[in-house]
Amino acid sequence: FREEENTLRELRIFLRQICAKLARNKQFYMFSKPVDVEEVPDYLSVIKEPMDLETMMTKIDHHKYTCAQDFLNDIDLMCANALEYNPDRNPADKQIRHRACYLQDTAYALIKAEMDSDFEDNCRKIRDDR
Ligand SMILES: Cc1noc(C)c1-c1cc(NS(=O)(=O)c2ccccc2)cc(C(=O)O)c1
Repeated sequence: FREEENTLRELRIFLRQICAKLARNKQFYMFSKPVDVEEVPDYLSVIKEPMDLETMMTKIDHHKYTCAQDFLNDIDLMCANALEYNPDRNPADKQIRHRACYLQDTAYALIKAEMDSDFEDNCRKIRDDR
C-alpha cells in the first residue's frame, strides 16, 4: 500500500509539471482558467461540463487523477468543449479550434515523451484495483 501512495505522489508531481508547462504557453491562455460566464453568458447553456487547466491543477491536488490517462481525459474534454462551442468558419472560431487541437496534441506528446510506460501501466493497475 505504501508503494501505491509513493507511485501516486510521483504521478501528481509529474502531472503538475505538465499542467504548468501547458498553462505557461501564451497560445493556451484562454484554456488556463474557466471560461468567464460574464464574458460568455450562454457558455454554460451549451457546455455541460466545462474544463480548464486551473481546474485540472486543483484536481491533481485533490488526488482526482490516479493515472495519466485520467488527466488526458480532461484534456480531451477541454478540447471537445472548445470545438463544440466554437464550430463556425469565422477566423475567431477557427483560431480557438486550432489552439484546442494544438493543446491536446502537445499534452499527449509531452506525456508520451516524459512518462515511462511501465509507470503508467502501474498507475492504471492501481486505478482499476480501486
Ligand atoms: C476557452 C473558450 N472556449 O470558448 C470560448 C469562447 C473561449 C474563450 C473565452 C475567452 N474569454 S474568457 O473571459 O472566458 C477567458 C479569458 C482568459 C482566460 C480564460 C477565459 C477568451 C477566448 C479567447 O480566444 O481569447 C476564448
